[in-house]
Amino acid sequence: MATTLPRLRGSNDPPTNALPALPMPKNRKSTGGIASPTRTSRSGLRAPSAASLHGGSPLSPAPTGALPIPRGAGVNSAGKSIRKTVSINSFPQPPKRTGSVPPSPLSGSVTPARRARTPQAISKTAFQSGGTPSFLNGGGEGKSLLGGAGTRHSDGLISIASPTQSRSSSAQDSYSTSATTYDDPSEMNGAGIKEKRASKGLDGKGNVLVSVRVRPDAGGSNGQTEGEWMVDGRKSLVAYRGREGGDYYYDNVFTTHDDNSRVYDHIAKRLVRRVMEGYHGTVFAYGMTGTGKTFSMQGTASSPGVIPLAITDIFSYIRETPSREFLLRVSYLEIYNERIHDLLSMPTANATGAGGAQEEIKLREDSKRGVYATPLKEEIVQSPTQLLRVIARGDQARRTASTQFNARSSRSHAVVQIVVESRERLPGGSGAEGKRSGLIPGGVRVSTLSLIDLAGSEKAAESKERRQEGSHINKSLLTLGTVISKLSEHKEKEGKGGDKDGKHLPYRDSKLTRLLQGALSGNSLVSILCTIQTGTAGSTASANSHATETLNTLKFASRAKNSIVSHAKRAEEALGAGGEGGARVLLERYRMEILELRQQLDTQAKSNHTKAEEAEKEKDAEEELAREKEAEARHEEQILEMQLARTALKERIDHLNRLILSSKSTGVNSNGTYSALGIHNRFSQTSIRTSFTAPNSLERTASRGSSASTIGRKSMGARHSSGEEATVNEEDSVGEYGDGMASLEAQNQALQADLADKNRYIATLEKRLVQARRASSSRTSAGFSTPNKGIMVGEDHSVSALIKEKDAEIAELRARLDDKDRMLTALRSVTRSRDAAEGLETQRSEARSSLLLESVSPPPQDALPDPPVAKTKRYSPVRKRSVDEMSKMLDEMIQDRVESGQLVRGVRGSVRVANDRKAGGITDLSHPGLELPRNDHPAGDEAPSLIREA
Ligand SMILES: Nc1ncnc2c1ncn2[C@@H]1O[C@H](COP(=O)(O)OP(=O)(O)OP(=O)(O)O)[C@@H](O)[C@H]1O
Repeated sequence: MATTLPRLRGSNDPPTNALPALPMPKNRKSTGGIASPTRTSRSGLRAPSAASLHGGSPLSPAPTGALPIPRGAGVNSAGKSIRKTVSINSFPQPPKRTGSVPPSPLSGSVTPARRARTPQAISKTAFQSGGTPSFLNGGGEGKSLLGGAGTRHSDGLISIASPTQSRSSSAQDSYSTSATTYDDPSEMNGAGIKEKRASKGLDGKGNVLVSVRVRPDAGGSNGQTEGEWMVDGRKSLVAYRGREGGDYYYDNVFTTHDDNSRVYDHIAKRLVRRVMEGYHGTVFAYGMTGTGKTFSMQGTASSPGVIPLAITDIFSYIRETPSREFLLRVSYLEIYNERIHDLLSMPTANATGAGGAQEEIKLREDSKRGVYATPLKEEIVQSPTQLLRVIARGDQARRTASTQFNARSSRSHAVVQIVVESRERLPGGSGAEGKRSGLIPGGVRVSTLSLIDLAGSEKAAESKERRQEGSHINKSLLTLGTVISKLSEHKEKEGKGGDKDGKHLPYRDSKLTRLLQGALSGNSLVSILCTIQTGTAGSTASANSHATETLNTLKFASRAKNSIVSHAKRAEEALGAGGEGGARVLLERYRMEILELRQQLDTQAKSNHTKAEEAEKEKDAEEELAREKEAEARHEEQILEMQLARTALKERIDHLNRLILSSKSTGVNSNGTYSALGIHNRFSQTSIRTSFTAPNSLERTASRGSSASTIGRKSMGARHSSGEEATVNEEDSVGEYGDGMASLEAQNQALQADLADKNRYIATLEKRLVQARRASSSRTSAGFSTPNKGIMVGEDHSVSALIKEKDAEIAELRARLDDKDRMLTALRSVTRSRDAAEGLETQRSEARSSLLLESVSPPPQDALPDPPVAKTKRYSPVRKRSVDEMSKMLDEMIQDRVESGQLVRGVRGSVRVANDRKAGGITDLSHPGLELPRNDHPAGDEAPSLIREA
């Protein structure tokens, strides 16, 4: 099929220019079949004979005899000239409008302005508007389309500015092409026509307009009289004085001087308005090839035709109707060789000019939509410029070729369909509120404006391709004529117009009639423009041929006028999107979509809200978790502290136990009966008592080392009573030399070890205390830094209690250290005293020895007896005395301290550091009264190191 449907359009893409060029008649590319008109043989084609021209031509399918002549119409030859019976005034009346909108010209009342307009003036106007139509000067009629908004390009094309403006009326011309203000052009049809208006409009005939336009002859005749032809625009009359001649009256007859604007105003303007109001409307141009169908429908840049002017008025109407909102979609198809092609989705032409394959478009019928082509691309348009661009694109894709009578002949029937959807806006507003709520009152009204440029009938053609095209064209036009004839027959029989179901009419015989079924059967307002050419501009044969064709066209027009009965009604408003018809209503579909989207938005907003709440909850839960973790950490800290405290207490217990053992090991002899400290009973007692100020400790020590304590006392008693045994026993525990020095040193060492232990313990406690304080402070700061979280008063209280307890413990231990220090001091003093005593004894021995060497006389009685060697280790009385002295000194010293309040004597004779002294901390150890002067210490004395450790 592609090979038989050559495409010579360069591209189907939309124009890239800023503004589209108005369609130019015959600016389409040739199909390439025939490059130039051929006037040679027509053999092989069905050439209409005289008989066929009379009644059997493609345009006059029925023989003359068989052709029913409607009542009221006539042919001049038989005194039955075809009479115009209806006028455009019968179109449905527009709704009454207030304000600036003038009364409807269809109301029948004639305004003074109209009365003042004379046929002569109109004729003059028509004449002035003919000739060379000028887009800018409007032919002096003030009918310039676009009011100068168009821009003429160097190539002669014009760009139409958007928004399109309505054409304005002028002083000379009382009719206006404005979408809202217009006079009735049909008044210009003359008084004879007016007389007939009274009888029409009731049977629906008024919904059908048939007009004839005479194309100017190439020879330049004025078109008023051309041989046997007489055209009277004022009377809407075409008269032929030749064979089968007669007077043909129509709704409108346009002379060669009438321009496109005037033609549009009279044949389509009102119809377009009705379409905007909800009626279906069809305008089609019918006529022999080259007579001006395309010129009338498309026009030129300087003289736009019906299609661009209709587009102008559509948008003007929309602009001037704020009470409704509109949606426009457009499709463009052609019927070529009985196949339908979508001109808006034509595949890109390949190099050979042949178009690519396109999905076959079929005609379907729907109760709501009627007959429609599918699948067909529809484009939604929002401006006249956009709509013109779309149509210009379709025009470029349309097939044309050169024929005998037209260098750029349309080889297909082209159908532009503009679907108008409209819906009432909310009263008193822009509809914004309604749009927001999605509740628009009323339904959507859908109407269709079909603008059809039929292919021209052609008798014969040389090329096979042209002949094939012509055959299809003629066949479809013949079918159209047949349908119209049968419509007339049917009407005659049934007494009513049309065969709405089409059962008895051959609509299906051609795609064209099938597509026009709705319009022909009365569902639509119809306006038919038949184009003729009266001038011969050639040979007599040519003139005869023309006359025949023209007569056929006139007869077709007459039959159409008398056969087609329209019962067009305003389209029902579709509510909802149910059914195919409803689903096609884009306004409704969009409204539903908007509603749906709005619901989605709401749902999203809700879900966002829920998400936010969930996030909030999650955050709360996280915070709660963090708080719990914090509390857990605190709890762990507390447990740790407790463990530390427990460990500290355990260590203390161990330490105390060790102390006890240490006392045993140092103070108890091998058989466990004597304490080394028992030797210095007083010191021992004191030391024991002062070492363990806590009664428990003392008692415990006493109980565990009962032998030591009791032995201590016992040894003291024994020393005084029996002495010897005690002395022997004492020697076991007084050191290796049995002089008591070892015992003192051992005690010293043991005490120092104890001191070291205690210092370590204190250090441990202090370390833990620091840790506990740190933890406490961090917790407190955390407690303060976290608002509304509260401070763990109970916990802090327990910690502070623990700290206090530890402080007290430390203080106590320090007090014990003090005691130990004092013990050490005392022991050292004792050591020094002993050393001093031993020095004295040595001197005495030496003196005695010298005496013995000088005289072997017995030693004097007052002299001290020499102690036996074995007894050299015994305590001498001097030593004993010195120890006693030292003990006495120590007691005195302690007594001094007690008196001065530095020490407190216990019930059982023990002493301890006064509380205020304890609180003084370790520095109190350096009290002059208790501190051992360093210079007095022998080398290796531990006292300074003890102070340092402390
Ligand atoms: N009323 C008119 N005034 C001036 N020129 C006209 C008029 N009518 C037609 N023409 C010119 O006549 C030529 C043929 O017109 P047009 O192509 O419109 O005829 P047609 O009926 O469409 O032919 P076809 O059926 O072959 O397509 C064009 O060049 C066009 O400009």
